Amino acid sequence: MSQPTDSSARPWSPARFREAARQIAATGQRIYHHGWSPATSSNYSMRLNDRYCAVTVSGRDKGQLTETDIMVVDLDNQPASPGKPSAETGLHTQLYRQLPDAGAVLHTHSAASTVLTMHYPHETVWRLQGYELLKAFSGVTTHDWQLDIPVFDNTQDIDLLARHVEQAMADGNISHAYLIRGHGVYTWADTMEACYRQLEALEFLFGVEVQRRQLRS
Ligand SMILES: CSCCC(=O)C(=O)COP(=O)(O)O
Ligand SMILES: [Zn+2]
Repeated sequence: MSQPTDSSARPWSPARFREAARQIAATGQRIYHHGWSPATSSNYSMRLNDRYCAVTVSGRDKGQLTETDIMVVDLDNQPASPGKPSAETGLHTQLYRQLPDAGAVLHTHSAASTVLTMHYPHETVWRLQGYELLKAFSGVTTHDWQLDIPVFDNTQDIDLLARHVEQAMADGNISHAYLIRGHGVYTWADTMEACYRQLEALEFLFGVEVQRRQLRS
């Protein structure tokens, strides 16, 4: 489909974009104030329809995030509104292409996810098991469950990383979230509310894992 020249005939709903931008900016403020998005790090997005999503503009201070810091890209990573999209847009669009039910994606750079993935360089899967808080994840109804979170090595080649994630997902090795070593976490859900709940649970449980390892040593 070619890009329309008439701004009143965009291939996404302007009302849906405005609501997505509102939710992304508000959620970004919450995330920043937890300390999970230092120094302009992190990016956030919401699906607009089967071909477009709203995503944060690259390099913005996430503590000052407003609706003007959100733009539209198509699911092949091409900008569809003014601005330079997040450098990691390809990791968001990979999820929207592969998971038709994904409606929101959040990526953060917390201390806990960085410590876990750097301090244990040989761990390629992080297992969260037995926690009541696992019920914060979509579809989980009991603490008696395990969430295996793959850890991918970091790279500046986002297309390559997206292909690795795609393959792991096709092999059935990823649900709800993945980590990137020395970098951060990605999580997704059908709504921004569910996605934020998962992120908060992940960040809490990563912190718990760090503390438990300290107690053991
Ligand atoms: C200063 S953080 C390095 C880039 C990064 O990992 C990130 O999450 C933010 O990149 P963006 O282009 O989305 O601002
Ligand atoms: Zn990042």
